[in-house]
Amino acid sequence: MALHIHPSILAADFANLERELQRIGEADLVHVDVMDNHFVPNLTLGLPVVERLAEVSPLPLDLHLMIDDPDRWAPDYAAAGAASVTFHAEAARDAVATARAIRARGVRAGLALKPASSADQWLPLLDEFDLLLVMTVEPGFGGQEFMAETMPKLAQLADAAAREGRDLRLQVDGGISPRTIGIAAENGANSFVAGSSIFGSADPGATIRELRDAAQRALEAAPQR
Ligand SMILES: O=C(CO)[C@H](O)[C@H](O)COP(=O)(O)O
Ligand SMILES: [Fe+2]
Repeated sequence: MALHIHPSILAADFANLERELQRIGEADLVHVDVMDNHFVPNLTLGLPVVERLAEVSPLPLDLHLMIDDPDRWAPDYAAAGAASVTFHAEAARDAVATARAIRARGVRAGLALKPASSADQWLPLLDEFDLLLVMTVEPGFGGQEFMAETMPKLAQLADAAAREGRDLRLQVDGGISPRTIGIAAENGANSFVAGSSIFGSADPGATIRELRDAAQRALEAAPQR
């Protein structure tokens, strides 16, 4: 699986999103954090903004839904023009049915786990998802410190995917920088979300290259799964 870098527009200038998208052309997808002020104590943007972003973005959209009742809303986000829709296991009533509804719209389905959530119950169900997101901070805000204690869960998912020969996207989100990305790559991540480290950089393109190189170096130095 190739490594993918996803700048999070949570750290972008919300008054100039179209212009901000032009600064990250070297990335693979753009990560869009949808927060409802219920599942997390923060509010960002919703369907109408996602629909417009899908129209103007040169990069495919990777949606991260931090909302209550994803069973109700995720299919609408999938229909809004995203490449992938990830919702939280802690918020879903029927995660498998929700993933199937996303896939039925031709969109990749992702399942996100908060730092304290176990992956155990999902290991037999990996086939139902295209992406597993291991949150490396408490969801809700950008600019937080990377939580290395989430790495055993990431490695557990990576080992399970390797045993099954699954080409699963394993994403990390929160506190990813040139300093921390290697640890995540060693533990099996292949999809990296970074907000403040990319949009806070004077040269986002150079930071994207730096992140990609650091992840690649760590992956090459790590033992094969
Ligand atoms: O989902 C998120 C927060 O809940 C964001 O995607 C994440 O925080 C990215 O920001 P940073 O790289 O600054 O930590
Ligand atoms: Fe996110």
